[in-house]
Amino acid sequence: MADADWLSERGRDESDWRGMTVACTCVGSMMVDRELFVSAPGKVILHGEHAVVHGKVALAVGLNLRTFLRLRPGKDNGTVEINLPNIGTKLTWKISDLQALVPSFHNSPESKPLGPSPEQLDFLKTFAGFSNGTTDTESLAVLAFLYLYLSICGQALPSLEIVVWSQLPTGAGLGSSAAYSVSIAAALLATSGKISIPAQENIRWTQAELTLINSWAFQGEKVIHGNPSGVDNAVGTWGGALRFQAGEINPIERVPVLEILLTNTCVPRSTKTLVAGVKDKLLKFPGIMEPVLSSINAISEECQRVLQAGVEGLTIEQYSVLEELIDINQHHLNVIGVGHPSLDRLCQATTSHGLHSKLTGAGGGGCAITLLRPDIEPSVVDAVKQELSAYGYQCWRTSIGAPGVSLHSSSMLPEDVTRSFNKA
Ligand SMILES: Nc1ncnc2c1ncn2[C@@H]1O[C@H](COP(=O)(O)OP(=O)(O)O)[C@@H](O)[C@H]1O
Ligand SMILES: C[C@@](O)(CCOP(=O)(O)O)CC(=O)O
Ligand SMILES: [Mg+2]
Repeated sequence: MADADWLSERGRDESDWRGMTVACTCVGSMMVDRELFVSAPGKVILHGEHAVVHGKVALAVGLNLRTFLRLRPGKDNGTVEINLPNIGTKLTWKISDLQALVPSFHNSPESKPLGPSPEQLDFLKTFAGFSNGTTDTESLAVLAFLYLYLSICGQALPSLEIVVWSQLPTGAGLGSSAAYSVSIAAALLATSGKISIPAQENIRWTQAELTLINSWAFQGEKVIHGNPSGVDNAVGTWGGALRFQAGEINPIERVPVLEILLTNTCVPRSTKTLVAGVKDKLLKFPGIMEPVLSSINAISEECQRVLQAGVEGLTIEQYSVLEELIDINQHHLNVIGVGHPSLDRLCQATTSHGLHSKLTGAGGGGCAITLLRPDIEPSVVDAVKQELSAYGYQCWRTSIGAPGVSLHSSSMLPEDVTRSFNKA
């Protein structure tokens, strides 16, 4: 896990992550002839995971761990290369071979992004040499890339070299799939002239451009998740804190500073499988499961109310309510079948120190959040961390809220990112 310190600082310093008024310099041509660096944040779901897939409210915030993408024009002008060092994948295709796929993918420039059809996915699997029912890390990442590349750039396939490297653990509940899809969508839209390339690092894309990035990233999430709600790609695009329900994205403009302990149980799991499991349960026991999802909805509503009432600083009573909501939701998430013994152990360990935790993201292992009150003794946090590390878990203290998708200049990239790009 990368050290998140630089980003915690950056997240705190960037007071503009909620304001998105921008002025951009547009590129006239269809292709850029220079490097582009794009990044998108991971996310933490405070409340509403899984329920949000079924139309309930989720509250989610950007995380100070990001996925970075470097795009360069291809060396020989005849190939596309995707290099994914986190998962040890590096693949190259000839543009002439990819060109044959274009008629099955390309949308007209005016049309809205469309989701991948089963036929298109089968087509891509055959092209990339993946077997049909495959759901492994590499094939999902490669299929999502190819889907976005062919759909966005279909008019004139550019020769490119792309490296994507992330500070996020993949498949741990922190929205790495969405950060991956958002950064690829933004880079491909920019390089094909469908959105501008802001002239300076501190200038953001317009709302219309962010909306386009988000809707393409959602299609990438569909390739990876099957049936995503869209909350993760919305946070990856806009950052900050969002209330999300049935595709409606409402930024929460002011949120009190919240400190959390983020813990990765390092138990691998697949969002796609867990989401499908909840759907099966809901179909099997609608009368039992629907009230649980409604209760999770009410938890999200109550949490939002408390956060907005405590914008200037949460009171002790408000912290107590937030802690109770965390406990109730963790029980609900167990009921809908997305708990795991590793998460039970984590909750027991933090409870024994008076702290409250819940899983975040799809569950089944992966990550959990533990709320830290501002007056907590550092010795308590150290003791909890020590206990969790003894289980083989990784934990780090961070604050929530981070900027959404961003363009960078090479000189402004953090050291760990530059190092990883140079090695790739
Ligand atoms: N940096 C990355 N490099 C390659 N693939 C990635 C990267 N980040 C995410 N992915 C893709 O996203 C998948 C993980 O998505 P998911 O199961 O939704 O977990 P989460 O979004 O919680 O990390 C991986 O299996 C992989 O296909
Ligand atoms: C379980 C869910 O609510 C969140 C999944 O997040 P992640 O992929 O585990 O980071 C699914 C979704 O909203 O699409
Ligand atoms: Mg995901």
